[in-house]
Amino acid sequence: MFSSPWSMAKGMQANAAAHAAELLASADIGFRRADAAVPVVSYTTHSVGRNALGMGSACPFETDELVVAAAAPVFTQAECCAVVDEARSLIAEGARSRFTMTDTNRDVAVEDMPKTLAWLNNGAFARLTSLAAACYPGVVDDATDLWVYRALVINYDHSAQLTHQPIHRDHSLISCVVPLSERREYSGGGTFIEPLGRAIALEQGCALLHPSAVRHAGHRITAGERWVLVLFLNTLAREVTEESDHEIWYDLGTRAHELGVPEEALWNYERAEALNPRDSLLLTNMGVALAELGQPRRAFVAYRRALAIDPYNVNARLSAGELLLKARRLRGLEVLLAEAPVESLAADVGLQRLRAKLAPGDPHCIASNEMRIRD
Ligand SMILES: O=C(O)CCC(=O)C(=O)O
Ligand SMILES: [Fe+2]
Repeated sequence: MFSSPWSMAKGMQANAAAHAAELLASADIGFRRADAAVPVVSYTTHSVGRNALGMGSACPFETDELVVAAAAPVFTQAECCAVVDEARSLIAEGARSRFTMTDTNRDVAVEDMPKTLAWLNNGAFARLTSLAAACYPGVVDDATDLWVYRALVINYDHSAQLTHQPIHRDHSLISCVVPLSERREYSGGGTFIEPLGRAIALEQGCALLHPSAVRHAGHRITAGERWVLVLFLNTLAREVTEESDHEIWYDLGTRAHELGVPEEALWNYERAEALNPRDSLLLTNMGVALAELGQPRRAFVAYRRALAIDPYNVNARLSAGELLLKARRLRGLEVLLAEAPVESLAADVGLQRLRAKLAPGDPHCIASNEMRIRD
């Protein structure tokens, strides 16, 4: 049955909303995107055919060389052991992720592993995202675009009959599996890739990347213990180019703002910002909402960011100036006004009024409450 265009549009909006919320949730639970790309290790690829993904015309992958195996370790032995040590002690204390529902292995969420999380955020993640950007150029524009939807450390333990993971697809764009155990610590194992009809078992620290939509499994181990780090990755690129998704949140934000509900406005603005952090007007509105919510410092930062993107943004300059005036930071106000492009200062009475307050002996040092919302 075909859906009507109306319900299709609604569905797309709901998707965009869910996607933006997941991106925020990723940052909330502690994952950071890579700061910059780093050099990548050599790798080999395996062809699986895009039709195996079941993504139809929405498939963003442009070649069939979609399963990628690093030919050298991305993580050192010491790094792998440190991750296993942290996971092992947490699992011994009873920690379990709430993410997978299978009882054929044990796992712990990386967000519950402070040392591993910090290690990933401080450069280890960039090694994986740089590899992904090199392997999937049509999908990942830049190593800094990838974000972690979820990450787990998984333990397969033959003596406890925790030997495998059934065939499945993951709920992300690209999945990344890094064996943390040495190859000699277990028999069998590896990641079974259904369209290849076989499992790929890499050496310790070597990453295996594949589209999350490829059907795959944690292949059965027949002896020993196998630990892996699994990351489910999505990319920003789609959101940033989908200007309409950003506009949806922006419009919902301004509507709430005009109705006098700044908390809700800010909630929506933050979602718009997650999709496009370089919208000067949006940042100004965020500043206004923050100021209304009694957070002048954060408001000031938002105005400053808005001005860094667009120095001609008069509302941002005026609102920032009013905050400075209220806090009696007249030197700061002077700098702010001195930085204004001459034309914008000449054309705006509000800015001129602010400048007049800097005049020596001016008794009026009380800011106006006027803050402008752009619709
Ligand atoms: O153990 C593996 O190699 C695969 C793990 C996996 O597919 C998953 O955790 O989603
Ligand atoms: Fe998986």
